[in-house]
Amino acid sequence: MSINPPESDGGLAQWLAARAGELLLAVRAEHGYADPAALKAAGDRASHEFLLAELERWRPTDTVLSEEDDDSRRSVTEGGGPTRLNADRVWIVDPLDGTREFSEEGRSDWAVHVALWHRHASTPHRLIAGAVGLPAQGRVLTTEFPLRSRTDQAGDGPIRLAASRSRPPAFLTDLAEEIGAELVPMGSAGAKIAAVVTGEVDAYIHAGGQYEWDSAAPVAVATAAGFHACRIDGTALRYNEVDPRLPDLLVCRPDLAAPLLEALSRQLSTAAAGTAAPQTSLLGKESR
Ligand SMILES: Nc1ncnc2c1ncn2[C@@H]1O[C@H](COP(=O)(O)O)[C@@H](OP(=O)(O)O)[C@H]1O
Ligand SMILES: [Mg+2]
Repeated sequence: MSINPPESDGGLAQWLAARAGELLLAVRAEHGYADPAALKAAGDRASHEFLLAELERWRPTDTVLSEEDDDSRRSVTEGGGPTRLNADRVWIVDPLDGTREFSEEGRSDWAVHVALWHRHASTPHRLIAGAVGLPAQGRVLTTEFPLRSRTDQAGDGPIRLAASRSRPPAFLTDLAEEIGAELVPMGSAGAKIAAVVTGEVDAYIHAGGQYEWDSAAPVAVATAAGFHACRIDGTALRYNEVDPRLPDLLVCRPDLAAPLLEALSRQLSTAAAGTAAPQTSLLGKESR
């Protein structure tokens, strides 16, 4: 890996995600897995400090919104983030997505997210560049070289639906049953969206809580590759908003967007009527 990053924003995102990934692999090797809390804290800190220092060095006039910033979870009304709301260019980064999986030996479903939001971009999400590093899988997905979405990625079997291992939406089991889909529990929003892009699964549905940094970079990569990404009610995903909470999303092959949104609409009506099943963890139900 070269000492200096490429000049383009997409190239910088890719370089940052790859370099932060190398750091995280080194942290894992150095700390081992005996103390998961210490390993998570060391990984979060190392990656965050690296990304902040390098963005300051290579893009000194840009603004950064990072999961690890103290005031990042607060909306402006609560006193957080006025700088980013007046900025034209905001890097939205999650230094370590899938922190839980990072601390579990042998797991590769954790990621580094680096995205660039631009006020004058023409898309509703306004993400103009991004990269998702999957260090333990030895790959970085990027908007620089998008993998193209192909409807022939559809297999003969049931739809494969990636879901959070620990906090899947309560309605997902019923939805999967309704459309005959198979749930694939996996950690990290970035790893799940990357699995959609590479065709390992057909879709990812999440609801119940998440922040902008959990999905900005993977959504940039997925939409650059022609995949569909939206809120679970079908509305657009928007970033660098006053409130950084972005609690739900659907990412899928374009041909699955309409049927999945219809199934979601039915499930959300059932949930609103108060007859839905309670949320249960999928931990221990996975095959990987
Ligand atoms: N209900 C919820 N509220 C807040 N954040 C959530 C959430 N469910 C998932 N997330 C966040 O979304 C990311 C992916 O979650 P999951 O692995 O369960 O799919 C994780 O990010 P971090 O690992 O960066 O904290 C997790 O914290
Ligand atoms: Mg995250």
